[in-house]
Amino acid sequence: MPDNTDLGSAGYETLRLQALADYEILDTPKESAFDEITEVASIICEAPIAVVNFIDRDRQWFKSEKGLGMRETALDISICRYAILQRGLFIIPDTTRDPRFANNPLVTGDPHLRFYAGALLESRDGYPLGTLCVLDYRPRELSERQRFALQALANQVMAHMELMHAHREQVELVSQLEATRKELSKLATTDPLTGLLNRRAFEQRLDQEVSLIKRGAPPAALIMIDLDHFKTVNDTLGHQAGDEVLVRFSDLCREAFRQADVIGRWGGEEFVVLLPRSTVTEAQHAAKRLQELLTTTPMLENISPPPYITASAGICLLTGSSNMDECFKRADELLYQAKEQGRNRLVCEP
Ligand SMILES: Nc1nc2c(ncn2[C@@H]2O[C@H](COP(=O)(O)OP(=O)(O)OP(=O)(O)O)[C@@H](O)[C@H]2O)c(=O)[nH]1
Repeated sequence: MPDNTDLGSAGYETLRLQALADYEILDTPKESAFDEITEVASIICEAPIAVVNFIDRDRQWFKSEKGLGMRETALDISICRYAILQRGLFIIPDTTRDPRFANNPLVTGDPHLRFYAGALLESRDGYPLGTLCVLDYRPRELSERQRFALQALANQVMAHMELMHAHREQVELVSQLEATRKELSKLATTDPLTGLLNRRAFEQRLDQEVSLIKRGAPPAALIMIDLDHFKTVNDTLGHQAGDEVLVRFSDLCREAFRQADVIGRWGGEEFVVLLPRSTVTEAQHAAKRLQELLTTTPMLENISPPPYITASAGICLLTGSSNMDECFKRADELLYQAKEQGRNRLVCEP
């Protein structure tokens, strides 16, 4: 037992109850591992009653009991609460001869307990949590071998509880690791400003799509988009405002394209969209939807006059004979043509 605390004090009792709570054993269902231990304790000690008992704040609660027929009693009639005040075994050969228990209703009435022997269940930090105890209807003693066995079985109760505790901690750790892995994977694939896929993740997704098309999936479309005169936004409104515009533009992309479409930030003010199972004409319609949203949506709030932007795009088809680098190159060339032709336009692969 921890020796720097005053046994029986409120502070010590709080720590003891905390130690008990850490095992998360109270009010759990019956378990065969504990029931087998009470059965063996009863057999070895030749006692009709055996109990794995924990002393809670205001009750004693039985994880396992043989021959008693109840799961808990009030604390003030508990014999075990005395047992946890000392180390080792606590033995009352005849309860009627002990002034602490002679008037106990469990002694004077049903089940008329006359003999008690309890071995301490001690937490890993040395806090007394309860007992493994055996009881009888007649006054008696335990032999030396029975005493040894009772304490050994009590140690097994605690060893099992430690294993259960370690198992719970392991499960918790594994779930934390899984959450961290997911978070890291999200960080590794996401553009921090816009929340869209970053360039590397988009390339991987496009590579997968090309493989699927090679194995017979329908062709897909690729759109490369570049905001027009974005430098002016930064120069006139500041870099922070430029960032907000990029975020707003990303939201409009999410609105304009289908759930199944994959949107990525290619870098700076350049974006890419993969439209699985789509033709160039379908991609063109989606890109037009985006352009319409841009004409009706001010890119920043509380600024007069409200700032609007336009975007240019190149659109090409991904087929089974496509090579990823060539696809990006083609889309980029089409985008360049859109810029050359005066911006705010879409140029599609013929
Ligand atoms: N605020 C902000 N600006 C960025 C970011 N990435 C790139 N830029 C800016 O985007 C601007 C791109 O400028 P340019 O390449 O000249 O292109 P543009 O002004 O959009 O002109 P065109 O593409 O020819 O229509 C530069 O001013 C970059 O600093 C970013 O993450 N945040």
